Amino acid sequence: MTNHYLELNGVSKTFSGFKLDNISFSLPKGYIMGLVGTNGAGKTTTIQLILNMLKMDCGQIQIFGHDHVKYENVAKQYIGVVFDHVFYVDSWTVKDTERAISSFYHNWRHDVFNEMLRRFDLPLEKKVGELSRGMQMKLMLACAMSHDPKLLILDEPTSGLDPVSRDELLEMLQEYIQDGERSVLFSTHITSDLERIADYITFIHQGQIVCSGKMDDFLGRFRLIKGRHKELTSALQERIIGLRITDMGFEGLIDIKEATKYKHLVLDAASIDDIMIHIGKRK
Ligand SMILES: Nc1ncnc2c1ncn2[C@@H]1O[C@H](COP(=O)(O)OP(=O)(O)OP(=O)(O)O)[C@@H](O)[C@H]1O
Repeated sequence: MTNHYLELNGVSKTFSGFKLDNISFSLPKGYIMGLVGTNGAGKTTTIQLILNMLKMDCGQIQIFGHDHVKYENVAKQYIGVVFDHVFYVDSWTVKDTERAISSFYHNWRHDVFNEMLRRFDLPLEKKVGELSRGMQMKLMLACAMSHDPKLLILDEPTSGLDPVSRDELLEMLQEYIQDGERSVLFSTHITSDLERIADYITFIHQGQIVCSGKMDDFLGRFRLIKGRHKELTSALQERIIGLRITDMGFEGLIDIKEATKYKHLVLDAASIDDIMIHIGKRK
């Protein structure tokens, strides 16, 4: 099998008022990639295109080295998916849900499912409609991980989870990729989760890729620069991304290559949020 579990090349999709434009990135096996971007950036659309729930206008998507449409039925056996909303039948119990979902997979692991229920404290006899939102997310995660998938695609899986369950999930994901044979694509707005577990990051802004690559390279690419009003020269102003001027002074993002010229100013490490906020202000 290929070393890249997921590869997108020049993928585009147009809706009225929105274009996902020329998206390319790849996810190597054995790693976790975070997919970030503000509301409406195109993350869910990208995931739906990967899963062939939407048809792209142009481009190529390969899953496990094969065309994602031609290989769809085989690929589904090796992919676990979680969306930010539950699509199971409300009147089913957790047990019924397992029975129904497991019938689609050759590789279903009842022991893994039970272990997930135990870790997440989910009762077997409770109906889906009676579960809280967080508990429904946990049930989806248990179903997504119980057929031994090679690739997990998670669209905001931590939305609705309390901090303890989020922590548990992050730990599970780290355990899941430990043997180097599995990968995770994980869209979220909780970027601190990604700083903790993601090796790669893809940042989409207004339908376009801002950058995609190793997390350390992404975080190392910029610095947060701060200073007093009189220190903001016009040359510096031109170099700052997402300049914010307050009563106290100014703040913005600067490319690491430019930052060395401004060592006399405050240069701090930028978080994923800092980068997203300032690039978002650039428009
Ligand atoms: N089926 C559709 N028909 C028309 N427009 C759509 C459709 N699906 C998504 N869009 C539009 O595409 C854009 C991107 O939406 P998408 O759900 O991919 O964003 P997102 O990054 O996942 O956002 P969020 O963080 O809010 O979940 C939005 O403007 C949305 O209204």
